[in-house]
Amino acid sequence: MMQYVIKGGNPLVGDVVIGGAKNAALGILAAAIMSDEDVIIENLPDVRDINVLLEAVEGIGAKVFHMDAHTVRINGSSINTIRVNDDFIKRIRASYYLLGALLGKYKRAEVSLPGGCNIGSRPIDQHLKGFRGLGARAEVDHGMVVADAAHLSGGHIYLDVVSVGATINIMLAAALAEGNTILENAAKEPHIVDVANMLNSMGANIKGAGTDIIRIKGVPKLHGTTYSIIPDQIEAGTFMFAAAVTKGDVTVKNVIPKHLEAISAKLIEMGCEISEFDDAVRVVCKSRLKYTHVKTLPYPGFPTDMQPQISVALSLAEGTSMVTESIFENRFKYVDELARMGANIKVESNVAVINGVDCLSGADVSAPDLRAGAALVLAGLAAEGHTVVDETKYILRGYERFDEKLRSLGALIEQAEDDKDVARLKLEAV
Ligand SMILES: CC(=O)N[C@H]1[C@@H](OP(=O)(O)OP(=O)(O)OC[C@H]2O[C@@H](n3ccc(=O)[nH]c3=O)[C@H](O)[C@@H]2O)O[C@H](CO)[C@@H](O)[C@@H]1O
Ligand SMILES: C=C(OP(=O)(O)O)C(=O)O
Repeated sequence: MMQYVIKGGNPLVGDVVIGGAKNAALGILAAAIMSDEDVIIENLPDVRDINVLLEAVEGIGAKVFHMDAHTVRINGSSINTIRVNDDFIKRIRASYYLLGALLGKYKRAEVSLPGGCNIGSRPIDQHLKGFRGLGARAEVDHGMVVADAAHLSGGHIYLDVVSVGATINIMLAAALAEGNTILENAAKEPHIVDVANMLNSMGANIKGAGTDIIRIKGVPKLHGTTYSIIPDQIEAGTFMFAAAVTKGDVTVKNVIPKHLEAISAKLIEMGCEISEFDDAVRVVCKSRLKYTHVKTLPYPGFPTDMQPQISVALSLAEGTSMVTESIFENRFKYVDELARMGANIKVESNVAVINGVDCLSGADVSAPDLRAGAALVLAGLAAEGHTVVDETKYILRGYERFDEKLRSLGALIEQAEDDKDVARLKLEAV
């Protein structure tokens, strides 16, 4: 089992370049199969979830040509089935985007229920409500989600919960429905805007993405395009917090600073200096972090996907902080692992009360999910001595060359294949 061996204590210093946004890329890949012409996608992150979705897209007959590590050409004209049911696709969340894409294009889709990180109950009722609002039948049958429509027509859909996935899925299907769709209480995340921009570049007519009312005028078909994915807000935020917990000085490059405002605001409250450039953000942190309170919220609020990373930073901050997780009920699973490193955190329902400690000490910990895994790596970088993080497969779902990028900033982190390797790396003082 792959593990990271980390020797903490080095301040991270230097520049790091951020890749394309995983959660935008997943919606964009699904959108790409809706055309029968070539779609070229640039700035695609080379991470596991993307590769699983690309394989699924190939599995239903679409042609995928890797032009380089971060560029693919997709052609959906050769799709020969609307049924997606393989073991890997079940494990990722974004498999559900194939529902909206296939339903829009072929008026029928059968996709196994999605997986993704085990961070809460994660229902898909709002996706189904949206498809029904477009005149489709949408049911769950023996672990498969089946959606079909003799005729897909525009509708007026109000989401009961602000859902990123449902917003993107409804945009995908409605792009090729007949007539106008109004989607109210839509999510406003940067990746919603990116998927809408990509669909529009294929000839769709979507207005209002980034606000809570999205208007979609259905078009008969979508054409080819070349589209470059926005930078990953969460990868960027993770490196910003890596700088903060190690008292470092890191310039995070190839970002959209506006997308990072909620993260930057918290780092400033915690005593870091932030400088914004056109497409970069510099984080300098010289003294001990200060406490703050955080509540995760849909965009433009503080992202739930950054909650574990800020909690690690607050576990080292002066004073008592409160972190409220309002999106996913099961996103504090890393707290027990962090306690092994000396953190003082008590979780009551959806609130973590964090009493900052002077230092963390290295320990063997296990990544329970993607962002919690990345957060435990940050804890290891800040801790005294060695930390071993196992279950790194979760981290690879969403971070490309995570250890390599950290090493380029001066972190002492290596991948170990097995326990013998861990022992060797510890002796070599990583
Ligand atoms: C692949 C992807 O992009 N994943 C992101 C996406 O997940 P995902 O799309 O699954 O998250 P949603 O925005 O849909 O979920 C938000 C909230 O709505 C609830 N809900 C959602 C759908 C539904 O039909 N019914 C319902 O009740 C969820 O349980 C959750 O409490 O947005 C989350 C919130 O920013 C991020 O943490 C994930 O990284
Ligand atoms: C929770 C995440 O992903 P997913 O929704 O795919 O599980 C994430 O990207 O942090």
